[in-house]
Amino acid sequence: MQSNKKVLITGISGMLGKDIARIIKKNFDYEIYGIARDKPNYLEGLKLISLDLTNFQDLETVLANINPDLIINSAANVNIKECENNKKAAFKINADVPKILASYQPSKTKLVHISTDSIFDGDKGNYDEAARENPLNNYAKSKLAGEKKILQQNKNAIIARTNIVGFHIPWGSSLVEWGLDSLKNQETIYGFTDTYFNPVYTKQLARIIMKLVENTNYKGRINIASDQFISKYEFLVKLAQLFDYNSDLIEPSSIERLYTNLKRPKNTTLNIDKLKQTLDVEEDINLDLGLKELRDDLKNYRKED
Ligand SMILES: NC(=O)C1=CN([C@@H]2O[C@H](COP(=O)(O)OP(=O)(O)OC[C@H]3O[C@@H](n4cnc5c(N)ncnc54)[C@H](OP(=O)(O)O)[C@@H]3O)[C@@H](O)[C@H]2O)C=CC1
Ligand SMILES: Cc1cn([C@H]2C[C@H](O)[C@@H](COP(=O)(O)OP(=O)(O)O[C@H]3O[C@@H](C)C(=O)[C@@H](O)[C@H]3O)O2)c(=O)[nH]c1=O
Repeated sequence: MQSNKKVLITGISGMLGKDIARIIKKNFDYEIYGIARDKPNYLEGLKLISLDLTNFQDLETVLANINPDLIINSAANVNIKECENNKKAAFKINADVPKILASYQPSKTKLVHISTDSIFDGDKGNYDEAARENPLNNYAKSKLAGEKKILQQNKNAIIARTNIVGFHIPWGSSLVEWGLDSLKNQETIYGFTDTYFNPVYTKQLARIIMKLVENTNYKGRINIASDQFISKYEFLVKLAQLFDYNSDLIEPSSIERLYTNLKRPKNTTLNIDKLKQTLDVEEDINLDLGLKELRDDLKNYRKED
């Protein structure tokens, strides 16, 4: 049977976009449209649009043609070095594209924009939705600009601030992918003991976003992260234990050992009280459950490979 509602997911080929599509296909009744420049083929029934989002006119045409009930903007340039080297390009995809998406607003259309914990300087941590932002690098500056442009255009949009862990299809180079590859190859790696976050597995985030959209009228910024504030060193040790790799390969280290010209925030932990007050999300904010799900998904993916 044809679904009545349509969702348009940007960044459909990305680490998060693929899981948003999978969760919606599994649990919700939407026709799923996805935009990316590459054409991923991991999900049957997906309607793919090959488009560079920074071609604004084409994007506006696509929006008008599809007329989605829900837009989830998961596209971004997350490469911190690239964003430093080409500020203009970073702002185009991370700030101007969100503005175009936000200006498409028939009354039925909901918009969810994915943002990041990187918009904070990381001096204090435990940031709530009202905390003062102070982005340290161009990636973070462009993401904060994206948030602002969205809210200027569309007061009903949801801005999901998060820090995700997951993997790509095909395999990529996220923190988890880098960590697992290094450990598998028995390489010694530095684990940052002075950098803190509370990451959430991409599928957990996807489920929380859909609960917010389907069960609430939430508007504005919301932190969506897990219940554990941990250092990146502790996270890598957890990963090694979960996958039975030798955690002695992870050498405790300060982030300055790798990044001498420090432009990365140290403690970007997000306060999730508001999320807990808004929804029942106990399982989806549980990092250990999320990592077990990630491990199982990875096993299945490798079987399929
Ligand atoms: N990864 C992380 O650690 C974190 C990510 N986030 C946020 O989560 C969101 C998803 O990130 P993640 O899934 O990791 O990112 P990925 O790099 O895995 O995916 C990014 C997606 O954006 C698409 N994209 C980029 N530029 C363009 C463009 N010009 N036109 C069309 N599509 C484009 C890519 O498609 P293609 O290249 O195929 O065109 C890809 O599908 C982002 O908003 C990011 O800021 C927040 C916190 C942490
Ligand atoms: C965490 C860590 C990373 N590294 C190296 C390898 C790793 O791929 C690289 C970058 O690490 P991270 O991915 O943690 O750092 P970073 O790129 O700063 O991660 C950020 O990404 C962007 C997209 C976001 O939005 C943020 O939320 C944030 O998670 O640094 C280490 O050598 N040791 C470590 O303990």
